Amino acid sequence: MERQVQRLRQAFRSGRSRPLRFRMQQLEALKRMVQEREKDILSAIAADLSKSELNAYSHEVITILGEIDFMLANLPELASAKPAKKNLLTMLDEAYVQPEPLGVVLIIGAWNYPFVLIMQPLVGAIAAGNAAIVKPSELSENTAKILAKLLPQYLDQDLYSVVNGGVSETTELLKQRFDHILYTGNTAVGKIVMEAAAKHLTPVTLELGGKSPCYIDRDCDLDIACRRITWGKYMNCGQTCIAPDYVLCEASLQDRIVQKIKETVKDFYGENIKESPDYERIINLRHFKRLQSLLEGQKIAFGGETDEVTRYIAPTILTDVDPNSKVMQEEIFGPILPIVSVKNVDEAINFINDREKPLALYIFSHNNKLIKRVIDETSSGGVTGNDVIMHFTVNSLPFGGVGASGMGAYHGKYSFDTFSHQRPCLLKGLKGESVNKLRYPPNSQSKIGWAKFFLLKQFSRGGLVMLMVACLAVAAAMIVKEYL
Ligand SMILES: NC(=O)c1ccc[n+]([C@@H]2O[C@H](COP(=O)([O-])OP(=O)(O)OC[C@H]3O[C@@H](n4cnc5c(N)ncnc54)[C@H](O)[C@@H]3O)[C@@H](O)[C@H]2O)c1
Ligand SMILES: CCCCCCCCCCCCC/C=C/C=O
Repeated sequence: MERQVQRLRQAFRSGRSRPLRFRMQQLEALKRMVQEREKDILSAIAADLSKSELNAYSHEVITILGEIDFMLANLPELASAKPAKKNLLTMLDEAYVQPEPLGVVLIIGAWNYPFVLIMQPLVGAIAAGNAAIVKPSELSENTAKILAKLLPQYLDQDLYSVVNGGVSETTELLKQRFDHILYTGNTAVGKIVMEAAAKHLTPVTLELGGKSPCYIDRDCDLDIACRRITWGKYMNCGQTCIAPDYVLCEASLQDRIVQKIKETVKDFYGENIKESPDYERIINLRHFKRLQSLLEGQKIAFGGETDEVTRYIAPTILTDVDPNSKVMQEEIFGPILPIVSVKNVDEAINFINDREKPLALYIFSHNNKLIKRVIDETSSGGVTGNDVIMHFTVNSLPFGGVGASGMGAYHGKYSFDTFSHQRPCLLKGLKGESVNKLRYPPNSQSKIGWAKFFLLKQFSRGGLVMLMVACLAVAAAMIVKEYL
């Protein structure tokens, strides 16, 4: 591992990853890889998640193509030096912020969207001019293999490499020094990553999880709400970081919600859900049994069927759920939707604030003021109003968690910024030495006065012109007074 990281560091030191042209070439190569090897990529994702290739495309591949196109279109601007506002003391100098790559970065992905969770950060790392090691999840082994096979065929092998493996390999990797680590996975391991990174003072982006609440107001379009919740909850068999984890609503709505979700499930997946190509399976037996245990003692209003052989769990709704029951104590990360009753939005807000900050928060209501109030009075990684999940697809929105659901963010410009150092640069002229005496010893009260004048005022160029005109006017007035 150490040699591999050193090799990348030497390649980074060569400066080869910095020129814009090189970065664009690498991104274009990545796009070519996704297009030319689409079939292999889709079949790997499909095999890992018992997913149709159509869903593999719409859940993962399309996002990556969009991200690469965004970077190709915006990289010159993102990477350009940004002129900075100056104070009076530096008004004649050049001040700007220069984005620069961090160095060698580590990207650790999770199994549930195995392609997008490696590739989307990698696009940002390349765009920002870094070298990168990616470590896909061992649980999505087919995607891990295809990434290890394809990435070296398309990308510069000295600057970008794939390390496959599980806990031991990742633990070895985390002993190395990186210039940034972007980790996607569960909160417990997020703490391990952060602890390891701290030893090298390495900044981290932690894309973690949590229980994302979904508040359904009594004044909402319940048909649309239930259709969108059904889509986001049962997509990828509920194994989505920002899936609505549980519903909060007034008790009077509960039965109608169950009925409408039930109808939508039939509409989406047909009479025999098991046969639907659009309904996936649970990733492994451990998660299957964990989810089965969440059903124990619960009132199953819909679904609940399971098949261990195929790791099938039906789209399931639990009603009258006790907030202290097991299903409400951990991220569900499966096709089980508990409904917890609250008296009103005030109680919903308190319920949310009494728990860890979630990765996402959803509110369904006709009342925009209520939606904005819930947003203002709670906290979460992100929010979608009157829908679920879709904030993930808008790459002008930073995607990340807060508190226990994570730190930092990426997507689009935010990926570029995550993998860049925003370097402040001031290029001083050699004139104005007389003014510099104000900062040289010996200090004095008078110099303090001038320093306040020069430093506490922020002048735009226009403001400075007005100041100079004012000074000239004062000087002219003094001259006129002198000679009249
Ligand atoms: N915020 C996001 O963008 C996002 C996206 C997907 C998943 N998630 C969250 O991830 C979780 C599901 O993923 P998971 O954790 O089951 O995925 P996982 O089991 O694939 O683990 C994630 C990564 O961590 C590594 N890992 C696991 N245990 C480790 C250890 N002890 N030491 C070092 N590395 C270790 C794995 O090799 C893998 O690469 C959920 O909480 C979900 O909400 C978050
Ligand atoms: C017109 C069809 C548009 C389909 C858009 C679907 C996009 C779904 C993307 C879901 C990505 C979820 C990523 C999850 C991360 C955490 O697990």
